[in-house]
Amino acid sequence: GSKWPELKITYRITKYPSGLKKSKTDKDVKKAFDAWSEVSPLSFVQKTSRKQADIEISFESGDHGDEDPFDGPGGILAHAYFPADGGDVHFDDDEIWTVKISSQNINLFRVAVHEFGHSLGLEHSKVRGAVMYPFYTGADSDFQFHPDDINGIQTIYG
Ligand SMILES: CC(C)C[C@H](C(=O)NO)C(=O)N[C@@H](CC(N)=O)C(=O)NCc1cccc(N)c1
Ligand SMILES: [Ca+2]
Ligand SMILES: [Zn+2]
Repeated sequence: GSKWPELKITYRITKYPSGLKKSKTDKDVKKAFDAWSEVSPLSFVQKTSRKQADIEISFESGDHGDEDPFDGPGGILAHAYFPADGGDVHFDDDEIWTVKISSQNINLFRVAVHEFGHSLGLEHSKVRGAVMYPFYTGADSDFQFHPDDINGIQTIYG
């Protein structure tokens, strides 16, 4: 629920994953924001300064200071807050994050696209195959939004 009042949104990665290179993390996070830019009037800028950003992203383990502690490897992979609640995104640092198309490990881009959907105001979708479907179904080489995702973001931001 809720939406961002401006179309230019800033983000900052405040804590990086323990098992993935910073450069690879920056790249997949940017790719996930770029995917949403392609299907909406939104644009995203990474803040590297210590200055506050709209969407703050961090990789956390277990109890990390909000009411939703993570659960170790598997299970919950990440969670995100809706715009009205700040829009921040936490990834579970106990997952094995990868930028590869892997069956074993968790593809950062695919999860980030899903989480950023929440940060932009989208709820879970009932449509299997939609990015906003509640369950991670692995990553394939050619990523595509489902019409349900596109309808969702365009309903909010036009
Ligand atoms: C109740 C929520 C905190 C669950 C949490 C989620 O939906 N976060 O957005 C989550 O991590 N769900 C897992 C469920 C699971 N373990 O299969 C998930 O994969 N969600 C992220 C995700 C990533 C990529 C694609 C899709 N469809 C879903
Ligand atoms: Ca987990
Ligand atoms: Zn979700």
